[in-house]
Amino acid sequence: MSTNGSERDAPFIRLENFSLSFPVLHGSARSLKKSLLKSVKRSVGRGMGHQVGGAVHGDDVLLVQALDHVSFEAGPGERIGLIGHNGAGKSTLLRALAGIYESSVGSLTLHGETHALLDPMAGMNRDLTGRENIRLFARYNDLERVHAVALERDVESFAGLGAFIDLPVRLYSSGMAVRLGFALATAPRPQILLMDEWFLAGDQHFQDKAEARLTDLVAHADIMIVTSHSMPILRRWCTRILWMEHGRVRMDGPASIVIDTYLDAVAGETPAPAPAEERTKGNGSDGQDRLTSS
Ligand SMILES: Nc1ncnc2c1ncn2[C@@H]1O[C@H](COP(=O)(O)OP(=O)(O)OP(=O)(O)O)[C@@H](O)[C@H]1O
Repeated sequence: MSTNGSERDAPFIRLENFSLSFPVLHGSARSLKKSLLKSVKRSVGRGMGHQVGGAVHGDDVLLVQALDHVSFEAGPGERIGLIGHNGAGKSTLLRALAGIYESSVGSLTLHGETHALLDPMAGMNRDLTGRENIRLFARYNDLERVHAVALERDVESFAGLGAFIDLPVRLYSSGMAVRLGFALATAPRPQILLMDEWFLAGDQHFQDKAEARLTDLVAHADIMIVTSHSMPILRRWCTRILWMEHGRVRMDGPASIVIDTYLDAVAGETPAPAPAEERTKGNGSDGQDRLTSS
């Protein structure tokens, strides 16, 4: 794997046959492993509604295959949404791109300053006040005084917490904590922006404000990758969708086409594209359906 975040020229992401599995049980728990394998086997073939999790395999060590030979490239201007069933591998893929998970199987080349919005409370000290957390963030990011003051004003005004900004974060409701975490996390202006769907939390008024701020953030980012179960949001935000299924990219193409195909498959109205091994004429040797937007 190679990453490079030091230069401000055209960013890109290239993932080639990237695989990642989590060891979850060892040989001493064979009976539990067998029952888990049995239940996974039972669920396979029941249709989209029952699909959950990555493939499970292994003898002495039970492995959950979270990502299975994932390949794609992304360049400037691309706003990519990740969709798929629970456990399809969307969050794992985001975390791999963020450098949280590494793998020796396949390769990841990522060029550009990257910022990941994965957890609204990341780096937040709950015993400190909102304002103290903002100052901590500024110090951690080595901001000059003038920028630190601007950050504090910006985050305080955006979060709209009133007097709560000077109370400890542990007293905040989850929505209030998200407001502060979101305001802080969206302060940097990265070239590559990775977002988990938590940013959609909060009341409708906050979502509208959040969307306006994200629009600005995205306008500054060259590449955005977001995971969400909200199709309206993905239709609005994304130009391209990767449909993940059991750790693989099932379909990759323009947002409206992939979302429509996915929804049809979920509803069982039309058959989903056949897996690679069932196709006689595939679009690629790696089992991915690719569509072009032109
Ligand atoms: N830390 C972990 N340890 C063990 N297994 C994990 C871990 N993280 C993820 N997995 C497994 O990897 C697979 C993919 O999980 P992931 O969280 O990427 O799915 P997802 O598509 O984001 O799902 P959801 O839509 O439910 O958030 C799942 O089978 C999950 O159980």
